[in-house]
Amino acid sequence: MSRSIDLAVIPGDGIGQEVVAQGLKVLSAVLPQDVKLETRKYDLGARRWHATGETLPDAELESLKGHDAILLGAIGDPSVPSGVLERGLLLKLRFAFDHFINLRPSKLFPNTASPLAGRPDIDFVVVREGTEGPYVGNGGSLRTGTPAEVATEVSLNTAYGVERVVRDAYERAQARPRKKLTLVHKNNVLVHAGHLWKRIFDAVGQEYPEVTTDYLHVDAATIFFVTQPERFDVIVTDNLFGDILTDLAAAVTGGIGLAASGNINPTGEFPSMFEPVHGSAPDIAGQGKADPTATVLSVALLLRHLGYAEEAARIEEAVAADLAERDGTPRTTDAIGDALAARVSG
Ligand SMILES: NC(=O)C1=CN([C@@H]2O[C@H](COP(=O)(O)OP(=O)(O)OC[C@H]3O[C@@H](n4cnc5c(N)ncnc54)[C@H](O)[C@@H]3O)[C@@H](O)[C@H]2O)C=CC1
Ligand SMILES: CC(C)CC(=O)C(=O)O
Ligand SMILES: [Mg+2]
Repeated sequence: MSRSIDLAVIPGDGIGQEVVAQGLKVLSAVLPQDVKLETRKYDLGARRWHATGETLPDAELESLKGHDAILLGAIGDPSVPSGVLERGLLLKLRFAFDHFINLRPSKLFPNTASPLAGRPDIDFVVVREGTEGPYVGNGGSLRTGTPAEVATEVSLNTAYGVERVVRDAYERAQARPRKKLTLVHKNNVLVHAGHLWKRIFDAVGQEYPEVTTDYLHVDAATIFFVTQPERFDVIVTDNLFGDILTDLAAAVTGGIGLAASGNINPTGEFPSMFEPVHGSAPDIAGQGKADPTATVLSVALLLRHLGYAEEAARIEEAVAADLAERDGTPRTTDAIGDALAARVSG
């Protein structure tokens, strides 16, 4: 039986364009001959906004729905007012396609420039809620631009939304050897949202007696990300805390250029979207300096999501082997992509 992948590609802005090219290179190299890969590129991001004023028109949103998955580079550019593309394109996609699981694995690969190099194996996954929290746009400002301005950004937390992400995190913890799940929030201060999360976390936990649980306030969690990251297995947390913690996780496990993510709609109703954790990095864009490894590892998550576990593992092995040989000599984005493509095909 012939197989096929119908992939939407949104390179986006800045280094997004550069790293997605490498992700596609490795994807083409790893797929067996009998898998037909079809890609359609969507011109969305700063260039499009400047040309037409559009961020994500309905027709394109509708068309994106029809693909098996989406590969995204990064969104955001200094030439566009902050938030226009991040909210109007990136978050619009995550919300419209109900990407309530924002999956961000963190692993300390050997030989990476980590402040934790030489420590026991660090291998944890952050399950970040992706459709609620303070990112929903539930706010506004009064007397904008005056000394009397008042601004709000109210975090939205529904029992439905919290339960589904917590349940997913328990399932993931149950399936891993250590079977440990940590809830991270700030329920000593955010007593409304925080207690909702804790109550649901405890109630759902009754159904998973094999999973060991603990709770950390987010400020304390940042300490342990640096001093004792091996204590973590699966972490579940809200949209904002998860965003911040996963940049920190990337920094302590080898760098932001290695951190992959998946915006997952587990029901399959909508396509899931895979992207590096990092942004468009305007400070290095166009210079061939961006590390495409995060995007390549996001392609591995994409393949595993679509049922290509063997190919996903080949990519992860290729990345581990490539990292093991790095000696600090700078390599271009293209050179890293070429090396990974060669490893997965040979
Ligand atoms: N998912 C997305 O599309 C995201 C978009 N953004 C947007 O990206 C823009 C820039 O945001 P920043 O806060 O600067 O975060 P950023 O992640 O783009 O960059 C932070 C730092 O990490 C470095 N970096 C990032 N990716 C790298 C890579 N692959 N290889 C080597 N170095 C890398 C950058 O050079 C920079 O010094 C903003 O418009 C922001 O809103 C930020 C985060 C995620
Ligand atoms: C730009 C934000 C909306 C996204 C972000 O920083 C992230 O998902 O890590
Ligand atoms: Mg982020």
